[in-house]
Amino acid sequence: MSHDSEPQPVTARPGGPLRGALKPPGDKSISHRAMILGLLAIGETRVEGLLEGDDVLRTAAAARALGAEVTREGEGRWRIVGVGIGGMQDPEGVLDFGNAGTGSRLMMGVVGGQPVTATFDGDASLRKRPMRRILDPLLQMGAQVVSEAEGGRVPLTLKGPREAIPLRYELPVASAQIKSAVLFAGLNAPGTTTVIETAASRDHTERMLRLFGAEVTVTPHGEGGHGRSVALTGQPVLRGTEVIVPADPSSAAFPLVAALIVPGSEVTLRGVMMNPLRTGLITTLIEMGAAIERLDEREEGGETVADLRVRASRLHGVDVPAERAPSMIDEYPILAVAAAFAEGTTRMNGLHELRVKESDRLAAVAAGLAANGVSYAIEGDDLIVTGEGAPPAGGGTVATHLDHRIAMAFLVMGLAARQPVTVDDGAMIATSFPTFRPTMSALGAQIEDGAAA
Ligand SMILES: O=C(O)C1=C[C@@H](OP(=O)(O)O)[C@@H](O)[C@H](O)C1
Ligand SMILES: C=C(OP(=O)(O)O)C(=O)O
Repeated sequence: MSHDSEPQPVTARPGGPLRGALKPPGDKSISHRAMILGLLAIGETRVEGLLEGDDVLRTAAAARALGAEVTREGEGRWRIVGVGIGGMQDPEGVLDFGNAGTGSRLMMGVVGGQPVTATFDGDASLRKRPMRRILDPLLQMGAQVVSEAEGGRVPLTLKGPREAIPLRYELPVASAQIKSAVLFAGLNAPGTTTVIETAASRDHTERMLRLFGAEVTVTPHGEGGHGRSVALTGQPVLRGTEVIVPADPSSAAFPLVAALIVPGSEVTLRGVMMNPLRTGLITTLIEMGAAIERLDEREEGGETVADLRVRASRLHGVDVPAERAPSMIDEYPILAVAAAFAEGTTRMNGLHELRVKESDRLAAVAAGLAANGVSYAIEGDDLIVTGEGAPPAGGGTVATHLDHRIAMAFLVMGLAARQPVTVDDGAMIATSFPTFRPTMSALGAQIEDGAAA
C-alpha cells in the first residue's frame, strides 16, 4: 500500500494556557500484543481500552485473516476468539500493515514459527524499514523467506515450519520488537527459546505471555545490571483471558510536554502506564526541572498506572545517557521540542535506532528544529539541542515523512513558539493517537487544518 492521498497540512498556533484533565489512548504496544495473543489462544479474549489507531486496526485485520474471530463490541472493547498455537490458516490476501513496524514485525514472529504462509506489506514508510533483524532469527528457527524486496524489506512472503526450532538468541540491538518476534515463534518450538538482551527493552510480551498461561522466566544477564535473559517454555496451551490496556505513556508525552511549555498551563493525565521500561522521558523531564507529580499510583491490568499532574515549568538542559534510550525510544522527537524551550544544552546520547523508525527521526527532528530557528548539532548518534530558556522563533513548516511522532512533536512546539508551526501532513497521527486533535483542543490548544496564513 502506498500513502497516495493528498498530504494534509496542519498548523498549531501559540495561545493561552492549557487546562483540564484527560485520559490518553490505550497503549499501542500492549494493544498489538493483545490482538496477537488473542489470535494464538484457545477461546475468548476480551480487551478493554484497546487503542483504535490505524496501526492496531491493521493487526486486528491480520489476526482475522489468519483465522481469529475479531469483533468490536464498543469503544475500545474488543472480543477475539483465537485458533490456538498451530491452528492458523493461510490468509487469502496480503497482510497490509500500513505504517506499523510493531504489528508487522511481531506478526512475522507468529507466522515464522507456525505452518502458515503469509505476505507482509505496508506503506512507503514501512517499505523502507529493516526486516532482516527479524528474519535472521526466524530463519534459524526454521522459517523460509519465499520472496522479499531488496535488502530484506516488505513486501515479503514468509513460510513457517510445522514446528519451530528452539533458539538461544542474543539481540544485536535493544529491541522489544525483535525479542517479541523470537518469543512468538518460540511458542511453537518443542523446548526452551531464550532471548538475551544486553539492555532491557519493554517487557509487555513477557508479561502478557504469562497472563495467557505461558511459562516465561526472566533472569539478570551480564554485568552492570542492564541485561536480561528471557526464557520461554515452548508449546504451552494459551487460554483466552481478559486484557485491560492502560493509557500509553508515549502518547501522553505530547499533552504532557505541551503543558510544560505553554505558560500558565496545568493538565492532569489520567491512568498513564508507569512501567519503568517506558518512563525514561518522565525521568528526564523531571531532571530538567519539570513539575510532574505522580498521583494515586495503582495497579491496572498488571501494570502500575498513575495520574500525572503537570504544570508549566522553567526547564534547563541535561545530559540524557544512552542507557536510558530503550525506556524512551519513541519520545526523543518530543524531548527535542522540550529541549528547544529549556535554558542551555540538552545532549541526547546514543540515538542510532532513531534512524530506522517511521522516518529517519534524527534527520527529521534536526530539519524541524532548523526550520523553527532552534540551535542544534548532530555528533555521530547524539543530538544536541540548545535552548535559550525562552520560546523559539517557530514559523517553520516541518516535513513529517509519514511519521506520526514528528507531526505531533512539532505541533506541540507550535503551541508555545513565537510564531505558528505547520506540519506538512497530519494524517499519520491517526496511527497511534487518533484523538490527538480533539484532545488538545479540549485543553484549549489551537490546532487547525491547513498551512499558516
Ligand atoms: O515492541 C514494541 O511495541 C515497540 C518497540 C520499539 O521498537 P524497537 O523494537 O524497534 O526498539 C518502539 O520503538 C515501538 O514503537 C514499539
Ligand atoms: C516506532 C514506532 O512504532 P512502530 O515501530 O510500531 O512503527 C512509534 O510508534 O514511535
